[in-house]
Amino acid sequence: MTPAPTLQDQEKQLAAAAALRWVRDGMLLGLGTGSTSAQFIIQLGAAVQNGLKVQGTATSLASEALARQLGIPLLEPRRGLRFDLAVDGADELDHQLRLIKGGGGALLREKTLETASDYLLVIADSSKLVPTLGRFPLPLEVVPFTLPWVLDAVAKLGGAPVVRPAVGDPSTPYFTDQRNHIVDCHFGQIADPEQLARQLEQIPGIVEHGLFLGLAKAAIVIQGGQPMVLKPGEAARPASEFTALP
Ligand SMILES: O=C[C@H](O)[C@H](O)[C@H](O)COP(=O)(O)O
Repeated sequence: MTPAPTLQDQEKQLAAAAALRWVRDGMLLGLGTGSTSAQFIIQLGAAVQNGLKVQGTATSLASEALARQLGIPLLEPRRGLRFDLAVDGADELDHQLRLIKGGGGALLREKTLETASDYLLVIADSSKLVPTLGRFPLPLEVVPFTLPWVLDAVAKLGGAPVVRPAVGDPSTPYFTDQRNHIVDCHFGQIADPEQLARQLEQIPGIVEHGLFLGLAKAAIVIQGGQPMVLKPGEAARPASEFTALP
């Protein structure tokens, strides 16, 4: 028997449905990764079955498999490919729409496609919005050979690094879609995400970090049971007030 959806599942479905209202025929889409993005891909798949004409590229092998199974036309990476819209979840977001991502290990492909998108729309349940980033451990994607030195360097920055174990097997490390490892860092509250990002970008072996800064144009976050649109520096407004991308 399928378990009944939790309140959090329902919020994810609601945020995904609100995002889908702004998808138009002809759009090229970046498809995110994680449980919230999966809700969006499932609803997008249903819309495609009903005649919506879009194409997309997925940010992980898991999302690609889901999109393919639902009949969403997929585009291979190629030079010059840009997306009208990327829709993705986040592990945390603050009111400036700075994000922590990578809880599902997909940060590298996510940051790549979302940097190549004209518009990144974040979709999130109510638990994801925080006053200050850092409660969620910050993921880093790390080349396996470089791991010991990356751990030393991150420890020096105060990040209390932990190599992520494989799902269901704590004795082996997790591997990303690129066959790299993930290091989860515990910095505590991140007072200056931009400065931390610059410091991490100096460490050889870190392929990408999970701080997504200045990328998200808007977020749909469920607040009081309603999808609300957040934009940096603006008061939250009900998603129903917008007829197109906010
Ligand atoms: O690597 C995974 C991604 O960054 C996800 O977008 C993030 O972990 C949020 O996932 P979920 O929607 O399952 O909370």
